[in-house]
Amino acid sequence: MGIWILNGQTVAADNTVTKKHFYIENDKIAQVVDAVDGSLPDTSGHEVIDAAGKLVAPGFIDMHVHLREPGFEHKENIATGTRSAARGGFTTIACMPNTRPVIDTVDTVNYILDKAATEGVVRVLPYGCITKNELGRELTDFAALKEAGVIGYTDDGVGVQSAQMMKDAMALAASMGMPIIAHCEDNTLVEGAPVTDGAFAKKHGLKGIPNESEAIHVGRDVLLAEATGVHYHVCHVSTEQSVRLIRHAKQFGIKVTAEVCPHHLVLSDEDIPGMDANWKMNPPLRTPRDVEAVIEALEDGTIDIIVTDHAPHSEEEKEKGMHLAPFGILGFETAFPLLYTKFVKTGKWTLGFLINRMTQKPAEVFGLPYGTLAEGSAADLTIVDLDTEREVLKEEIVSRSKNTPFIGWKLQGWPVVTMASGKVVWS
Ligand SMILES: NC(=O)N[C@@H](CC(=O)O)C(=O)O
Ligand SMILES: [Zn+2]
Ligand SMILES: [Zn+2]
Repeated sequence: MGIWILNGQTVAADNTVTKKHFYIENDKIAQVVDAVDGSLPDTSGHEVIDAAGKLVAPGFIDMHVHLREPGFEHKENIATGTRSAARGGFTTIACMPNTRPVIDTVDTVNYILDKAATEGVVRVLPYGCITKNELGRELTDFAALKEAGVIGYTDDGVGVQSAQMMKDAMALAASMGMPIIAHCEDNTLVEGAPVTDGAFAKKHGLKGIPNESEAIHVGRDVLLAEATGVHYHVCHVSTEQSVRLIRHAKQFGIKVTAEVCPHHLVLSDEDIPGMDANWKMNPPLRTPRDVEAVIEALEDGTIDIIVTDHAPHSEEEKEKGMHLAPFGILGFETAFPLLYTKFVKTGKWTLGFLINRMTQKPAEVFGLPYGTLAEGSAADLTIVDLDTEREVLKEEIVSRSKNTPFIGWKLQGWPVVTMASGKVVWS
C-alpha cells in the first residue's frame, strides 16, 4: 500500500504553478501526475491525503540547527528537535557540533547518527568540529570524521580566531572535497553588551557588538578560501559589511556561499522591546540598514540560502536576563510562516523564490540529493496551508524550549502535513 497526495499546488523556482498528484511508495516519490481537468488516479487500496487548495513543496532543508544532544538535553534532544523541525516543514536538518561533548570524534558522530535513526523523525546530517573541543588549538581528524558521516566542518558557536588555523583547516578540507562552515566572530572586537552597536544599545547606555567583529572574519576567510580553493560557507550573515565582502568575493570566482536567518531578515535592533533575552542571539539583531542589506543580498544571490539557526535554551537560562542568558532563539516552527507573511504576502518575493531558498538551493550548495519533488527522489514533502492566519502560541511549541520573540505574532503559511522519507511526521 502506498500513499496518494492529491491535487496539490506546486510552485517552481520561476513561480510557475502546477496542480499535481503524487504517489508515494516506501520512502520514494514513485509517480508524479499532472492533475488535469479534475482527473483522478486510481487510488484504490492506497492511503489518500487531500492536498486540494494547499501548497505541496519539497520538504524544507535547514543547514544550520542546534539539537543539543548530547549534553544539553534540558534544552532539546534529537527526538524533540526533529519533531519541532517537522512541525516547521523541515525534512532535512544539519546539526551543529557545539554539544557536550562536541562532535569532534567518530564516537560522537556515531552517537548522533544512531539517535537520529532510532529517535529522530527527519533526516539529520551532522557537522564535525574544525578544532578539538572547538578551542581553536588543534584540528580534528577530518578524514575520520568524514568517513563517519559528517557533511562539513565548523566550530559554530565560536569563530576560529587564528588565521593560520583556519587556513590549515581550509587546505585540508579542500583536499578532501569538503566544505568549511564558519561562525564569523573576532573575539578581540567583542566586548560589552550582547546587542548590536546601534540605536538600542545607545538608548540603554550600552557598548554593543560592532559589525566588524563579524565582517573581519568574512574578509579574512574569503582570502583564505581563494588561496586554498575550499568551498567556504558563511554562517548567519547579519551585516552590510559582510554582504559587501561576499559579493566582491563571488565576483572574483571565490567559492563562497552564505546563509541568513529569518530573524535577521524580519527584525532589527530597533524592534527589541527591552532587556528581554528572548531577543538575544548571536549575531545580534542589527540595524535597519543591515537588515535591508541582507534582504537585498538574498534577493540578488549574494546570500544563497535561508537557515534557522534553531538555538533552543531553557526558560530558566533565558530568565537570567539580557546580559547573562545564553545567545540563541528557536527557529524551526516559525521560519516559513514568518517569511511567507513578511515577504510573499506583501508581494516583495514570489512564493517560488522563498521555497527555492529553503529547498533546492541548500541542496545545491551542499550537494544533497533532496529539495526536489521529482519522480524517484526521497519522499520528503511539506503541505502548507497558505490561507489560514494563526497566532504563534507558546503552548503549541513542539521544541523542548520556548525561547522565541515571535510569540503572539499572527502569521500565515503554516505547514499542515510534513512527510519525511515517506512517513507522515507532522499533521
Ligand atoms: N546563534 C546563537 O545565538 N546561538 C547558538 C550558537 C551559534 O549559532 O553561534 C547556540 O548554540 O546557542
Ligand atoms: Zn554561530
Ligand atoms: Zn548556530
